[in-house]
Amino acid sequence: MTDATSALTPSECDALFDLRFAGVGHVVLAVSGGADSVAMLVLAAEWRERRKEGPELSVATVAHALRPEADGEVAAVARLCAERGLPHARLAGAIPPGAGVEARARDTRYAALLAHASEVGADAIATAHTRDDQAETVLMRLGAGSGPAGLAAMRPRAERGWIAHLRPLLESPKARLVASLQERRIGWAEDAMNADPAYLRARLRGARDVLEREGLTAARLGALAARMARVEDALEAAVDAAAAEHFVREEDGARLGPGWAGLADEIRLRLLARAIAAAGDGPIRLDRLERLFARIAAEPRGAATLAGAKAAWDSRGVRTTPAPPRRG
Ligand SMILES: Nc1ncnc2c1ncn2[C@@H]1O[C@H](COP(=O)(O)OP(=O)(O)OP(=O)(O)O)[C@@H](O)[C@H]1O
Repeated sequence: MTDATSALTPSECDALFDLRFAGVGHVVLAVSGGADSVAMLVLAAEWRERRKEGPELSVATVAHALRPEADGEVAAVARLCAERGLPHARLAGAIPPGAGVEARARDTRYAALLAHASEVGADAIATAHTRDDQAETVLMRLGAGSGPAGLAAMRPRAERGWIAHLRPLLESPKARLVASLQERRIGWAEDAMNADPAYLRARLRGARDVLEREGLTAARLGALAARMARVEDALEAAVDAAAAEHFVREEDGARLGPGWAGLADEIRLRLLARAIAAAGDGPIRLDRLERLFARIAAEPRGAATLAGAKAAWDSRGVRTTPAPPRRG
C-alpha cells in the first residue's frame, strides 16, 4: 500500500526514471544537498543499479557561498556520490550581494550547470522539482494573471538550446521523497530561505494547509498545469499552421495579411506577438500586447510601438518594423 506520505516504491521509481530519462546518454543531476535533490540522487542511482543500463549519471553541486554551512553540505553530497560510484563536481557559483538574490542565484546556477554539462559531454540536466514546487509555481502564476503558457508552469522536459532540462520528480509529492530518505536513514540540509517570509514562495508554502482545506491541493494545481501545457502546445501548433498562411517574414520585421483579421482572437494575438518579436528587441508584456490588440480591433488604421517594434495597421493587415530610436 502507498499513500501520499509513504516512500516511493522501486517499481514507481522504475516507471518514473524509465519515462523521464528515456533516450538520454548522460544526465547531470543537479543536487544542492536539500531533501528533494538528495532523494533524486539516491533514487536515480538505485534505479540505474537495478536496470544495469540506461544513461550515464553524474552529479553537480553549485556552491553559491551564500551560507557558511554550505561547504559541509557540498561535502555530504560528494560522500553520497562516492558511496554510489557516481562522479561529483563542485561548481563555483558565487553571487555578488544585492537585491533579487533568488533570481540571480538561479541564473548563476543554470549557467554553471550548462557549462559543466557541456564540458562532460552530457545531453541533459535534471533538477528535483516536486509536485509541491509545481503547485507553488501555478499559484504564483495565477497571482500574476498569467495565460496558458504561464499556467503550464514547469515542464517535465524542456529544451534549453542544445540540452534537455529534465524534472523527473515533478509529479512526486515532496513528502514521499522525504519518506524515501527517512526509510534509508539518509540526512539532508535545510535551507532557511525556504521558510523565509520575505519570499512569496515561502509564504505560499506557509499557507498550504489553508489552501488545501479550500480544495487548492497540490494534486489539483499540478493537474491544472499539465492540462494547460496541453492547451499551450495545441495553441502553438495552431499558430504555426496559421502563420504558414498569414505571417510573412520580411527583412526588418513581418507582415500579417488581411486574412489575419478573420482568425480566432487568441491565434491573432499570438501571431501579432510573433510579428512584434520579428521586428523588436525585447520581451513583450502580455497586458501591453492585449492593449495594442484592442486598438487594432477598434481603429481601422493606426500605428504604435511596443517592445522595440513599430506596428502599423490598415485594411491590408499589420506591418511591423524596428521602432525608431527614442530621442532625448
Ligand atoms: N546549489 C545547487 N546546486 C545544484 N543544484 C541545485 C542547487 N540549488 C538548487 N538546485 C537544483 O534546482 C532544484 C530547484 O531548487 P530550488 O527550488 O531551490 O530552485 P529555484 O530557486 O526555485 O529555481 P528554479 O525552480 O527556477 O530552478 C533543486 O531540486 C536542485 O535539483
